Amino acid sequence: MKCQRLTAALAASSVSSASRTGQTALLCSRRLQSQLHLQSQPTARTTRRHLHTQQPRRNGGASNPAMVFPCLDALETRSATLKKAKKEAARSDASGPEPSYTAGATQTHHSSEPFLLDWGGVLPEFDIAYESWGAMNADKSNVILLHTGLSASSHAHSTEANPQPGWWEKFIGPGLSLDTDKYHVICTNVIGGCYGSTGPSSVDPADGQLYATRFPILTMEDMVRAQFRLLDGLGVTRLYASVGSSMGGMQSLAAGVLFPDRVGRIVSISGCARSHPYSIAMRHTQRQVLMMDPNWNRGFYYGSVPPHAGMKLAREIATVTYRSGPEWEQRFARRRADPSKPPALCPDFLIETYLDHAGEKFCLTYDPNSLLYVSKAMDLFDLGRENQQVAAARRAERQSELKDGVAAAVDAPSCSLTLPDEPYQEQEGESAAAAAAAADADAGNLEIQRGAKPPQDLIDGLSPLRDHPALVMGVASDILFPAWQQREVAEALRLAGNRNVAHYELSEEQSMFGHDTFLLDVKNVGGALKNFLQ
Ligand SMILES: N[C@@H](CCO)C(=O)O
Repeated sequence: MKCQRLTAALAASSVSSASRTGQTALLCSRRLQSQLHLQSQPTARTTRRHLHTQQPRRNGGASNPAMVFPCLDALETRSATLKKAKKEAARSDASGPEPSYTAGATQTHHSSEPFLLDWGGVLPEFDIAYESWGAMNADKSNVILLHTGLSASSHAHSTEANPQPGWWEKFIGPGLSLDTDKYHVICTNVIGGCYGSTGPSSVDPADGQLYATRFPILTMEDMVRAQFRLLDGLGVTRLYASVGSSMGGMQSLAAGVLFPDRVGRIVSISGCARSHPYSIAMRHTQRQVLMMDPNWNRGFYYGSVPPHAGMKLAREIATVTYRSGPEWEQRFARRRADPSKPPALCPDFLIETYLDHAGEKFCLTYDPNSLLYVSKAMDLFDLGRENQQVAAARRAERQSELKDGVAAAVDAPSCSLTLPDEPYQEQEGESAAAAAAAADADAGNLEIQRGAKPPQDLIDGLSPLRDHPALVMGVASDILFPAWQQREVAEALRLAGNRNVAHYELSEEQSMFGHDTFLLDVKNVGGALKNFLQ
């Protein structure tokens, strides 16, 4: 089941219509809740429960009435609605596969050669979904590969087949940053994703069942190798440029490191060369929240109610990391949705209704297992030389194990991590040590701010890019991929011998949109990109 199938389930409920209206978060949230209550037809049991939860409980001698929780009621109603929609779908097509919904029309490259992944897993075959804009020239030398952020599909720009605006609609086109008068721009959905490329919601050809969490662990490098299989299929031997933001900024660097002879230029916007602990921590919390949703069912939720509540909360956490405090100060300040009402434990402040809305929009449009795999791949990202060498050795070993054929893949190493016998213990003096370490780290970050040397391991790891013109951009208000990470990339490239590195950092005055600036700032981000590519 693809993520679009979740959307179809949603379409059967009233949620999607509410989410698609583009109204304010508050209106959407309220309309959503009222629609859910008015239009859904819960069973007698859920009706009873709702009557019970909707009314303040006036339990005899209590001093005050119990709170009501319309936000939780809405989640319960959605579960009931989805369950009902699934049952109806099952009745109408009890034996056939679920219909294939897509984010729109995409092209698909099918690779029938087995695909070995960095951590030992194998895909016996895979699809990669892609879209493209602008004409490819005769010698195929004008191709730009555009890499996506975590949750985007290949639909970066509208196409004839899918006129919906894409996620970089204003950056791609004749005369724009990615100038389609000059370049042929290709964007793919990553493997592990859910917009047409093979991922956990795809069928494992070995047994005809959906992969779910039998899908192997992925890396950024795996995603990039899959993209180059597509380029092979298209006969593109060398890219004019590899361009990406956020996770795409990671991939853009990885493409150059893995295939230095096949990439002309590198653009990495709000990306990094290795994930740092804060970003790993933020993605960890999203995964944990999602996995704690009982509907996640260890990944085997396809065909039943998806873990929409966990997804919603995960997206709310993610949204906190994508934007910035200054933006919200200006946009929402301390305003409440309805100051005439008493405070509520459900969304109440405008910022809460905004997060609620962000969660609503996402929770049934993206496959939860894809979120787990793709975000884990981001955590694992490290272009340091040591990590590259260890990965290469592991691949070589696995390759030789697999010489006997793909069937051996079932013996692929699987995770045997156990929790430590003892819970994490704080050591005596740890606070002092931590403070000292933090001071050292701060000093290290300050050094990077001052242009001092990044770790030698990273300089060595990026050395395959020493001859590639590179554009590295960061945003001061980004808390997820902070600006010091792009400084680190730019400096490591220079120290690796690259004399053609352009580094820009947008100040808080230039952009307060945090990490998501790359999606919004056509003038600064798009302008620098256009200049660089000319
Ligand atoms: N908002 C972006 C940021 C991460 O790239 C996304 O969800 O993909």
